[in-house]
Amino acid sequence: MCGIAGVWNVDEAYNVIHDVLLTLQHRGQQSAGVVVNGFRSVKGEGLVESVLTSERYIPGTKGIGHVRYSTYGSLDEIQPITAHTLKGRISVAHNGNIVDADEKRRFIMESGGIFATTLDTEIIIHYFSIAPYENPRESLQWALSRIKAAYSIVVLHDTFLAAARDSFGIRPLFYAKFQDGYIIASEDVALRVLGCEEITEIEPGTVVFFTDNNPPEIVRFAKRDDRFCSFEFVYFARPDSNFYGVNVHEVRKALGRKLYEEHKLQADIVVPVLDSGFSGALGYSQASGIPIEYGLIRNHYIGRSFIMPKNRQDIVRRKLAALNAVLEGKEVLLIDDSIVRGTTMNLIVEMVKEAGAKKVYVGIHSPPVIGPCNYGIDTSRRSELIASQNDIQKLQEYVGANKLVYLSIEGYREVFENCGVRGICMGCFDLNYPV
Ligand SMILES: O=P(O)(O)OC[C@H]1O[C@H](OP(=O)(O)OP(=O)(O)O)[C@H](O)[C@@H]1O
Ligand SMILES: NC(=O)CC[C@H](N)C(=O)O
Ligand code: SF4
Ligand SMILES: [Mg+2]
Repeated sequence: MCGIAGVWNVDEAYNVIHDVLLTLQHRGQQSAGVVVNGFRSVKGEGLVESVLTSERYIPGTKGIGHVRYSTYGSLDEIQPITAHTLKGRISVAHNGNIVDADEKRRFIMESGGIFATTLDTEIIIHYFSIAPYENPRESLQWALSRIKAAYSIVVLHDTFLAAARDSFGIRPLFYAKFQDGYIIASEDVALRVLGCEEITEIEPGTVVFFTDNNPPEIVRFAKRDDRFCSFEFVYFARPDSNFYGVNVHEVRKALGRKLYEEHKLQADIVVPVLDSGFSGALGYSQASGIPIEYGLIRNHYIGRSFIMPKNRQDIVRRKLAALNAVLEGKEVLLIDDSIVRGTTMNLIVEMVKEAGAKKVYVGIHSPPVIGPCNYGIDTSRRSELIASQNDIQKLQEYVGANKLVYLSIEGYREVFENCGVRGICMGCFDLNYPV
């Protein structure tokens, strides 16, 4: 997913970008980077707090930043990436994944172009550079209209800051006024944390230019065809974020309620698989009347396991611990948002059984993930998705539960419609992809 940030005409840009990226840390834990005016940068592997320290402060009022969860290219490369072109210096931070990146890189190299990184993101810079215009803004618009998906980006140029979303709006992006300037962020929560009030969701297929002495200028470069990633609502985004004006926590609760409507399991307690399983578990508990309990404790010093590039099992083991006093002798219903690779759930079921639970049921408030994602999630191979290889009986045996239930595709779609979210992608569930 990755988190991106931009600031224009704001005091201590470095510190503001730091704060935005800290709120977006859940979108990428591998590396963090900032570029401020003059194109000076601070980058490093690891979390925001360890990379963007106050000792490394660089002055400036304009800049962009990135937290990375890699989907293309090597793990140790860090965004934003910067290049010199005939049209000026340009730096890009990207959330998403360019679906035809292999072909586009080959096309550029065959025409004599060279790449400084292995990232798909660099293609955007090349297209900017080869665009048949001298004007940098027109060149950017041309580049964006030629790259279909998937991207939400912030671009720092000598003369402007730009923020754009592909025509499907697969990944999110927002901006708001701050001091005498503007801030851009992947999720609106990052803007609200800083006290911004009027927040604008950037429309799919548009680019917003921020320049000195002008209000933001919105330019459409492609027809809008909304296919927002529904998995942002299920797992990626923070519960206090909103997309299309709809709150993530409320959608997760509605998914939990719908799961109860479809599968009325009997249990003594509902236990959320923290963190992202919490809201759905609350929805299930409220609909069923089964009390929600704190049966798994989460270590707050360990991040998300799914977006780690390796050692996921070790991370899950260290991250969650069973609370024996709550679980012993109980029939426990575990609720989680999703099962993707299947790293988490069998370990949790084992833990809960060892803690003395009489029976363990598992409810997942999204449908089985059967298809890869090429839009910014690192699940490009179908073989790594446990539900694409096994039927529900086998999955139940694999996770070791007395019963495993998922939300149906129809139920899932209905919840989004009822919540007022239309034009979603659910390709990894129903194999109906936007591109
Ligand atoms: O089937 P898997 O491949 O294990 O992936 C699914 C699990 O990973 C995610 O949790 P994660 O620990 O990443 O983050 P969270 O703390 O936000 O729940 C998600 O919420 C599931 O629990
Ligand atoms: N998850 C993402 O948004 C990744 C962005 C970009 N494709 C990268 O690998 O750096
Ligand atoms: S395929 Fe799944 S994860 Fe990828 S954009 Fe669509 S809904 Fe989101
Ligand atoms: Mg989880």
